Amino acid sequence: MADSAPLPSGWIAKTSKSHEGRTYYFNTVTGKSQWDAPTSAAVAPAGPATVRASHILVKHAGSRRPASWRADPITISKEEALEKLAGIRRAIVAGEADFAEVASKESDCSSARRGGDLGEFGRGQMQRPFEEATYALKVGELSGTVDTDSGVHIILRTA
Ligand SMILES: O=C(N[C@H](Cc1nc2ccccc2[nH]1)C(=O)O)c1cc2ccccc2s1
Repeated sequence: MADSAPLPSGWIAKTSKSHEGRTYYFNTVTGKSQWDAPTSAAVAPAGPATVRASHILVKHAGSRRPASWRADPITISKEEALEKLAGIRRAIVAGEADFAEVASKESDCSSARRGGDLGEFGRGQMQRPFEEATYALKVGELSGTVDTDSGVHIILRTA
């Protein structure tokens, strides 16, 4: 009989007390349980415990809180916000604008006063699309536009 394949790291096999001793699988990192044996593809790369990033947020009428230190209320459409952010990103990539300087003037997040710096954060602290985009960046890399309930962002991973 072939040995069952070793489980991806973080997973253990357990015996269910409530289902006639059926084997289930428990992830000791995420706390997730499942009946099917996890495959290595199922284990998302955890990456570093914390990352650090700065961002520029452009809010729009559909933002969760359409107001900021810059404007109250914020009435531009999401399309207009994306156009504004694309222009900002082009200027930064072309070396015509400094990220922190632009963030301090244009970002609708209160982190604008810190040049967009959010400090360090780990998984589970920021809205998921923002977290995933940041963890996918290399240190020093600038993201494309990232959509969250707060608005549209570009993210610079700094650590
Ligand atoms: O959630 C914040 N600010 C919101 C806007 C916002 N929404 C975000 C969603 C993901 C990452 C950063 C985000 N900033 C606001 O001002 O309406 C934060 C501000 C600051 C300031 C310093 C450090 C962390 C944070 S997180």
